[in-house]
This record gives sequence, structure tokens and C-alpha cells, in this order.
Amino acid sequence: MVLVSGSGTNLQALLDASASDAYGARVVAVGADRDGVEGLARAERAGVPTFVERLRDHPGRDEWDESLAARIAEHKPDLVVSAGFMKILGPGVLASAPVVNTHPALLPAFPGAHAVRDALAYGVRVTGCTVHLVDAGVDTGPVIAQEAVAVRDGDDEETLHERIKQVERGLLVDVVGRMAREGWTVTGRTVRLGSRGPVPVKPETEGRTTT
Ligand SMILES: Nc1nc2c(c(=O)[nH]1)N[C@@H](CN(C=O)c1ccc(C(=O)N[C@@H](CCC(=O)O)C(=O)O)cc1)CN2
Ligand SMILES: NCC(=O)N[C@@H]1O[C@H](COP(=O)([O-])[O-])[C@@H](O)[C@H]1O
Repeated sequence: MVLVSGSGTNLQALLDASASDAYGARVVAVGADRDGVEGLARAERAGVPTFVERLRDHPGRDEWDESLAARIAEHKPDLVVSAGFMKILGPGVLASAPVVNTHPALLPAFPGAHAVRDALAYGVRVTGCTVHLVDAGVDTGPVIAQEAVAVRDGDDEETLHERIKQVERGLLVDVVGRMAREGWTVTGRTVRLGSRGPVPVKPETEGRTTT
């Protein structure tokens, strides 16, 4: 299950990867918080069911969260992937399945909805992308994987974000595939892919499989 709000290039990378049985995961549905976004069109072209749950169609955020959770539960995903989904998920969704998010900065730096703009404004020379488990906070969940991207002279938000996305799509595909095939453990804030990490740990929780 993938949640989108926009162009869906990360979703497309997951759709492309899941075309191979060896990947170990498939996209069972795509949900959005708004109509008419390219991510929904990508799913439709791939024959993947879609749905839209708009915040403004509900009395408040709690009701929206419960409706979104119910839509997600209809598809019984093993994993929910937030890939450019631009709404903060509430307790109903977070209780429905493990959620992974991809963020265009090296968390904990530059959380929130405008990470690339904020990194440029700060003047950092290196930024990147983060794939993390989602918790009730904003971009505060345990980090699964990160990759650095250099900021170049003359970069604007568009050029830098596109260069980040080129790295991010591969990182997300790799992480989601490994989570689906190998499972994962979380001990404190440490996430290890593979139910048998390199250093055996007593997992507090063990996740299994797929999107
Ligand atoms: N409970 C969580 N939900 C989500 C997280 C998270 O870490 N915890 N990550 C986001 C994705 N994201 C950053 O990676 C992010 C997206 C949007 C916002 C935000 O402030 N959204 C506003 C509305 C913005 C809009 O409608 O354009 C809001 O929800 O009020 C912050 C971080 C996915 N969900
Ligand atoms: N804070 C959330 C956030 O900024 N998410 C970012 O939105 C982009 C979506 O691109 P896509 O729709 O082409 O996959 C991605 O770069 C993702 O990291």
C-alpha cells in the first residue's frame, strides 16, 4: 500500500520493481489525500486499485484518520509506504500497519513539508534522503536508511530535489524490498533489516513482509 500526494515517481519506482517476482513485494493499492495527482494515474496505468480520502470531506482530522485507516485496512497491507504523502498520519492509520516514509533530507535535519527548501535556505553543503519508520511525531520515527547528496553551486529547490529523488527512489526500492523479503527488527531506535541481524539482538518487535 502506497500513499501519495503528487507526481508519484517514488511510487513508479516501486511499481517497476514489483513487476519482478524476485522483488518479494507488490503494490496492492494506492491512496491519496487529493484528486487528480499523477501518482493516482500511475497506479491506474499499472492496474492497481486507487482511492482518495480528502481531509476537507470530513468534520475533522480524527474522522479523516479513521476513514483513511478503514480504506487502508480493506487492502490488508503488510506495509504502508508514504511516498510524498503530504499529510500527518494519525493514530488510526498508524495502528493499521507498519508505515514507512521517505523524506528528502538527512533526518533529524530539516523535518516537515519543505525539507529541500529549508536545507537550501540554511546553506548546507550536504543533504540527502531518509527512509524511516513512521511514528506519531513528524519525521521522528526510527531511521532505516539514509543516503547523502551534495548541494551544488547554483542549485535551486527544483534542481536539488530532483537530484535527491534520483538517489531516493533507489534507496526506497531497496529498503521496501528487503523489508518484504527479510523482515526487520526494531530495538529502541535501531532498525535492522533481516529478522536475523548481523549481531543477534533480542528484538522488542519483529516486522514481517510486504507492501
Ligand atoms: N505521523 C506521521 N505522519 C507522516 C509523517 C510522519 O513522520 N509522521 N511523515 C509525512 C511525510 N512528511 C515528511 O516526510 C510530511 C508531510 C507533510 C507535513 C505537513 O506538515 N503536512 C500538513 C499539511 C500540508 C499540506 O496539506 O500541504 C499537515 O498534515 O497539517 C509534514 C511532514 C507523512 N505523514
Ligand atoms: N515531507 C514529505 C516530503 O517532502 N516527501 C517528498 O516528496 C517527494 C515526492 O516525490 P514523488 O511524488 O515524485 O515520489 C519525495 O522526494 C519525498 O521525499
